[in-house]
Amino acid sequence: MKTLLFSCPIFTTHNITHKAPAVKLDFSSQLGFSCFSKNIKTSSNYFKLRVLGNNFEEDGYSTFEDEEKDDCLFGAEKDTVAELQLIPQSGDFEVGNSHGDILADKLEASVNDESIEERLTELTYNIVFVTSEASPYSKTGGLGDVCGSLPIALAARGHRVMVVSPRYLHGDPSDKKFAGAINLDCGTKVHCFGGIQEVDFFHEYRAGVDWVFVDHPSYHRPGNPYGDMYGAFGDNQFRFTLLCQAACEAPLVLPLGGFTYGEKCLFLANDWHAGLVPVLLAAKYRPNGVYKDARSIIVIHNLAHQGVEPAATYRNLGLPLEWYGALEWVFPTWARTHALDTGQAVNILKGAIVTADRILTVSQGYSWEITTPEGGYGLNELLSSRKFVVNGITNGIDVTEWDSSSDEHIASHYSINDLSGKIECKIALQKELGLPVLPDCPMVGFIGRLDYQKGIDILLSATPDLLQEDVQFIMLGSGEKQYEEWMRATEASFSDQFRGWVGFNVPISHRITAGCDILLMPSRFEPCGLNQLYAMRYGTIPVVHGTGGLRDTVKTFNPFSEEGNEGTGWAFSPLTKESMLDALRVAIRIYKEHKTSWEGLMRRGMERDCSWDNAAVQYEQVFEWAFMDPPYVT
Ligand SMILES: Nc1ncnc2c1ncn2[C@@H]1O[C@H](COP(=O)(O)OP(=O)(O)O[C@H]2O[C@H](CO)[C@@H](O)[C@H](O)[C@H]2O)[C@@H](O)[C@H]1O
Repeated sequence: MKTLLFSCPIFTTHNITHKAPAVKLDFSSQLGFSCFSKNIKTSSNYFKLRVLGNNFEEDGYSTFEDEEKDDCLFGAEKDTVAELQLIPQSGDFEVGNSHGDILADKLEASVNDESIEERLTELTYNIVFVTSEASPYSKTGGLGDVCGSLPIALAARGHRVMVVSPRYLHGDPSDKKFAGAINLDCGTKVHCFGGIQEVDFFHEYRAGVDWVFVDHPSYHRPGNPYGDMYGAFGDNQFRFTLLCQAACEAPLVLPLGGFTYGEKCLFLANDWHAGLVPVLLAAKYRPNGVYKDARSIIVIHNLAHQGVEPAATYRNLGLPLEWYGALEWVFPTWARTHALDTGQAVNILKGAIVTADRILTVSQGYSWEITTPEGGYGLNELLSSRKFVVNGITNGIDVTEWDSSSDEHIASHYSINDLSGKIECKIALQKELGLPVLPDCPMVGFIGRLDYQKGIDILLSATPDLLQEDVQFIMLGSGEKQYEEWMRATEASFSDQFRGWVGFNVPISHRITAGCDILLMPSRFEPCGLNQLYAMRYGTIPVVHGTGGLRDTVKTFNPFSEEGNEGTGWAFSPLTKESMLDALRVAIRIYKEHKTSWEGLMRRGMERDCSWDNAAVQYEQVFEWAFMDPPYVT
């Protein structure tokens, strides 16, 4: 059985594997096409795909049968999929065992019905995640969630996966999370910041993944991974340079399970903290003949944070001087602080975008937004220039941690087959927070960082109006002091309706997600967003600003749709107090007056497949593309 890899300049695709006699193409997928199989082997074969005509089937799938033909036509009347050809090159086409009947069955099934086993890839990689946080060891937000669960999903699919992150010790009970990690006695020395820095590596093998923790005294201090009550740490550039330098050494020096990962590995560098990894491969290792077969992908979870520091700090990074241009960043005049400020800086995320083999974001919508002036944070033109290697893959979630039928944090368990426990969760939450116990009162929740990104200013201005309604409103979050103070003051003024929990508390976040009826996310921008996914899985209806990943994942409820009721929540736009309140009022009214519709909303959300399995298949496709091309910077 051969793999028929699909490469196309216009589309991003999944694997297309040819199991005779037909291939399924899914035009409804966000990625354009998605086809599946487990019969995958590497090959340099390419298919071209031509889509002509208008015999596109109503259910969104089109098939073709071509075994003998080398030019297969099938069609869909869809602007964007014209004039591609699917043509196996001679000698490259091979039909395996007779799977025709299986495939015929599959044609009836939807993408989500494919069993994981059938999608397991035979192409496996040595994958090295580099990240500043990985749950449960460290987490301040969604990055920790993703880097704590995607590696496990990829390992379960047969890849060898290592996650490299710092060994933070805060001198509090959270330090226990690292108790299972042992010192490998394989410390290494890295050259940066004007000297030799010694780091140690700790290791824990858990859930099929090598969790590697870089140890250095600069990771041992109170606070969180990035700062403390006085603000961000002043030496974060140093701390994350160490992380990147150490992560580049890890596959070469750590004999995990007896063997190193070796040079042919794939680095997944997450956000700016890991952004030096692709730069180091290009500037330090490859010129010395190391990592010539490795590839790197920069995964952008949030473009707003880029790791920008004064230009003079470039010398500290351990990079050759001639590579300065890769990180060079000049602030526009209006952003300079004084008349003599030349705006010269280094931007680590920019360096990663310039040198990585591929660029990934955490939703399709966001992958487009970052190429626009509004969403590009100054990097839009650079990202546009590399748009052929930019893809967006919507995050999955850890469906074991977030499972209302077994969640250890919530008062009562429930599932799509028996929703009765949800009201128990609501009552328990009202009791826990000292709110009047009113099972029928719609309860709105918010969980997240209290900052500009999350639209907290809109929320703040709308709250007095919202509390005119018969609702209870609960907020959990920490961040800017002014908003924390506002939460406390609002709780004092509306003690029967409002609770503001200041802090970071995972068990409470589960209880709010389970107990509330509505989850509010007025994010100004949202690369993906995880809370709306958790909410839907818990039968809690998201009301979100239609941006980025929120727009991709929340479908606005339409009671008048031709197919009958559809939608999983409300995605309002524009981001104004008025449009948010309108959406909330509609949601509250449906909750109170149309119980059947509300239950339909709950069920559709709970039925959504938001596991990592779908996303992992898409990641694998991007991995294949990364290795199909030579390194971007050799
Ligand atoms: N006070 C608190 N107590 C307990 N838990 C709290 C909390 N505040 C937040 N959380 C938790 O932190 C996570 C936040 O994840 P998000 O994806 O919503 O946002 P974040 O902006 O951090 O992530 C960035 O990266 C992720 C991952 O790619 C993208 O989804 C997102 O759009 C992007 O901004 C959730 O698990 C949430 O429950």
